[in-house]
Amino acid sequence: MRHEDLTLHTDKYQINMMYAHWKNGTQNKKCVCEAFYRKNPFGNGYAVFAGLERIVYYLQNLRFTEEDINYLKEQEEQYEEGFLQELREFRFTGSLASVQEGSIVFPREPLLRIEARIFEAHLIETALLNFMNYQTLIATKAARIKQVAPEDYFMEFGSRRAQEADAAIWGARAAYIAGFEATSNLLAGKYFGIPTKGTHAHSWVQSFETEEESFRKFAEALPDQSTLLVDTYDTMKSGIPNAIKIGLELKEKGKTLKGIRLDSGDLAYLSIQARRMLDEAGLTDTVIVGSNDLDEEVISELKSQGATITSWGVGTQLITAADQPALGGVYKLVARESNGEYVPTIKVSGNVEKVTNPGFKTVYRIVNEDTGKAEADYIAMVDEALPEKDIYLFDPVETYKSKTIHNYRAEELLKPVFNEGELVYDLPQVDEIKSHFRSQIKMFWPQHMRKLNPQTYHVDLSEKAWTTKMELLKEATK
Ligand SMILES: Nc1ncnc2c1ncn2[C@@H]1O[C@H](COP(=O)(O)OP(=O)(O)OP(=O)(O)O)[C@@H](O)[C@H]1O
Ligand SMILES: O=P(O)(O)OC[C@H]1O[C@H](OP(=O)(O)OP(=O)(O)O)[C@H](O)[C@@H]1O
Ligand SMILES: O=C(O)c1cccnc1
Repeated sequence: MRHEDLTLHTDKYQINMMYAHWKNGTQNKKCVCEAFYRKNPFGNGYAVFAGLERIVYYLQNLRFTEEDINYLKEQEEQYEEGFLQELREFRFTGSLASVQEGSIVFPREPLLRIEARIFEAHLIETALLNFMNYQTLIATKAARIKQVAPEDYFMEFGSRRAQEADAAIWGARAAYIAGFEATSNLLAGKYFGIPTKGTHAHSWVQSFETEEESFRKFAEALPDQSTLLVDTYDTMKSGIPNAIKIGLELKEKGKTLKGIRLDSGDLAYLSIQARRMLDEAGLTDTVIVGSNDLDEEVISELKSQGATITSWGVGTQLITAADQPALGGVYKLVARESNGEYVPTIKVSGNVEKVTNPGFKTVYRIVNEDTGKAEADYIAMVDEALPEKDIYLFDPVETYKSKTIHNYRAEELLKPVFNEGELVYDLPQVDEIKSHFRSQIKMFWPQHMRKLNPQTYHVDLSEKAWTTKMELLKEATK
């Protein structure tokens, strides 16, 4: 895969902070930053983490080229030559721990943790959030869509409506991770090994004298691979009957009409009629594909109306996450080096939800061994040992809400990816990520997974992490 130069894919304030640290002689001080989001998108109960693969490529390829340096020289800030020289030597030498792609994740828990020179930690914030926020958003939307028809086949059709090429390609990958089976985008297929699928457009039908001729020619070219689009003129009167005619001709030659595609009108009514007509003609193996501005709400509604569509092409609503086009993931400094030690740092807010969780932390999934289900996620300091037997969990805001899990195991969600600049993580193939997603979904009670008004899954702080936060909060607001 091509990795373009993304080093200047950052907000100017990052470079300005780097410059000011360099002027101050503090650029090599280390810090710890965390990326997390505060609110689940789409009213969902969880998100599906994605974006790590691109983050890895980005960090591996961070270099300021002479062209980048020359561009920086032109800026009104008039950065000094010594700083630009420092940028010429810039490499990512920090450590990154991350949640695995395809993992189910929740608000306020660290998804990425960076330990690096403050110089590096600043530069990478913008790109890391950009990749994580978009891909996690699309993976989450895909999971919601798949959830309404888990037995059906889902194809990602969004490239023409995506916010440009990167979004189409990485969005196709995110959709595949979290429930889609294929994409129409061949470049995404080639890069990531995702299965690709395609039917034909209305333009194919329009380019012939008659619909029937267009169907016949298409079926002759792709005898076992034809899905015929039946709504160019009149779905009931010509599209379906013509497709059946061609299906029967194929059958005589020992071939199968793979499918018909409905792309307008009442998809429930039309698919019920089409299924009946196809079955009556003996074309029981021909599947019905549905498309036309679909999302989880429309598909769920169509299912409840008895639609016989078993294969769905979903574009615009998925790839643009139309009902919530951004995930508000943030990147916060949680500890800074002082006299060779890490000191926890806090960001205070009038809104209790927005007060950051200070300190060099990690996050565990607490799984009840009696049920095999995840009970809560648990944020603790990295140097903190978890209790051997019973773990006490309490809500960090409403602390009287608590429970103890007696027979538990703790799975650390943050895995080492870079260690002092060196990649220590084998990037999994996209199919491994997809099966990781499937196994993750099974670990949660359905009440947290439902798409409407799900029950909140708890993300708790260890007593030590909570006390650290309270002490810093008291100090900061004194
Ligand atoms: N039975 C149904 N119940 C609910 N929504 C449906 C149903 N059938 C189709 N839809 C959805 O309704 C939306 C609009 O469809 P509508 O029939 O108004 O326009 P259209 O068929 O695209 O029109 P056109 O013929 O101009 O293309 C689409 O998102 C479509 O998927
Ligand atoms: O509706 P979406 O979920 O975004 O799915 C993709 C849409 O793109 C195509 O339409 P378009 O009108 O672009 O071309 P066409 O002539 O092939 O129908 C296709 O027919 C779908 O309707
Ligand atoms: O293959 C298709 O039917 C297709 C692909 C992209 C967009 N709309 C339809």
